[in-house]
Amino acid sequence: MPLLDIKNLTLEIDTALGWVKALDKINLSIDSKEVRALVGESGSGKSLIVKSIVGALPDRWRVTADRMNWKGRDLLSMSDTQRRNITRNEMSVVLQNPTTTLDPSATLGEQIGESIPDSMLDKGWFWQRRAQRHTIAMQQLHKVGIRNHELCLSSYPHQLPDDVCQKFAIAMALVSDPKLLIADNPTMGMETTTKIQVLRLLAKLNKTRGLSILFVSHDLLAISAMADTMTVLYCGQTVESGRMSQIKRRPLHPYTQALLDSAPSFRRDLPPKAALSCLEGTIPTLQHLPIGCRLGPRCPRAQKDCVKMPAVRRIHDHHYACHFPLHRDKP
Ligand SMILES: Nc1ncnc2c1ncn2[C@@H]1O[C@H](COP(=O)(O)OP(=O)(O)OP(=O)(O)O)[C@@H](O)[C@H]1O
Repeated sequence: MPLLDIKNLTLEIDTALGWVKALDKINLSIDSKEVRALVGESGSGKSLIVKSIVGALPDRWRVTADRMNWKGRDLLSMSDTQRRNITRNEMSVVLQNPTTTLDPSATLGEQIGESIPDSMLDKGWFWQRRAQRHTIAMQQLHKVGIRNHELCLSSYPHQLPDDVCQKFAIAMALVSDPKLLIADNPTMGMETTTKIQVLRLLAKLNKTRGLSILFVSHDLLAISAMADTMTVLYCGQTVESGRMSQIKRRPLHPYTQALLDSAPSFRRDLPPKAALSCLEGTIPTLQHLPIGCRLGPRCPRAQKDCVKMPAVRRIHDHHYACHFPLHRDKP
């Protein structure tokens, strides 16, 4: 049984022009020990999926799904308390901007201390438990590569550089020993050496502790090094998903092909200083969604049938939603 199993997740949000489907029939599953990449250009709905999973959406928005299970339990029918317990103890989230997730009015020591569950502490007097919290926090900071733990724990978020705050946010997310880490662009804005350090740390946690990771990122090179599987989103719809190696070798959806072509590291045949290819146009706003396949107006393979929504088709564990997929033309 997958840890997280989502089938046909739809999210409707109210805009000035009425209700729009920001997420349309999203499928996503994560097994134990799996690293799944979630990719798509800006505005494709990655963060909305993350927020739907952790239940951090405004109450007035409509979330429906045929299935949205955590370890076989339906997340959508749970009470707020049950859901909070899961997001506190079993899955953790690291968002792309640490300054928005950390409390500006508390020191980092206070913040990580609060996120250490009581179950991790031995019984004892309050000062003994305080010392234990400090030791656990210190060990956690060392694991993510923060050496000067005293300075870090006594500082407020604005007193430290962003990359240290981001490493701290990762340490805090891992302190409850979660089964699933949802990392939403965790290395955005980091310099290369720090980025490599964080990616290595996540890969190590996956290998040694069996941590499952939903890795949301624009960084295809990092993704291809880390992920076992990949889900590609376009404009709130799942366009392709499957094993990373398979999709990299033989993408079936034109959008996936365009994403891979736009990353220099995936183009072995690219001459020096050659222009990178990219799709014409931009992702439509939610208020002006095309009917049928949402990629239609930008798709180099679009034909008349694309005004109808393509069904999800499957070849073994490779899923795609396209009327005219690549590599599938009949001779
Ligand atoms: N609170 C909101 N109110 C209205 N529309 C929203 C809201 N949050 C997101 N959206 C819209 O939903 C769509 C998906 O947004 P989302 O933030 O999930 O994209 P994303 O793929 O995570 O982008 P990025 O990679 O830039 O973070 C966008 O069109 C965005 O404008």
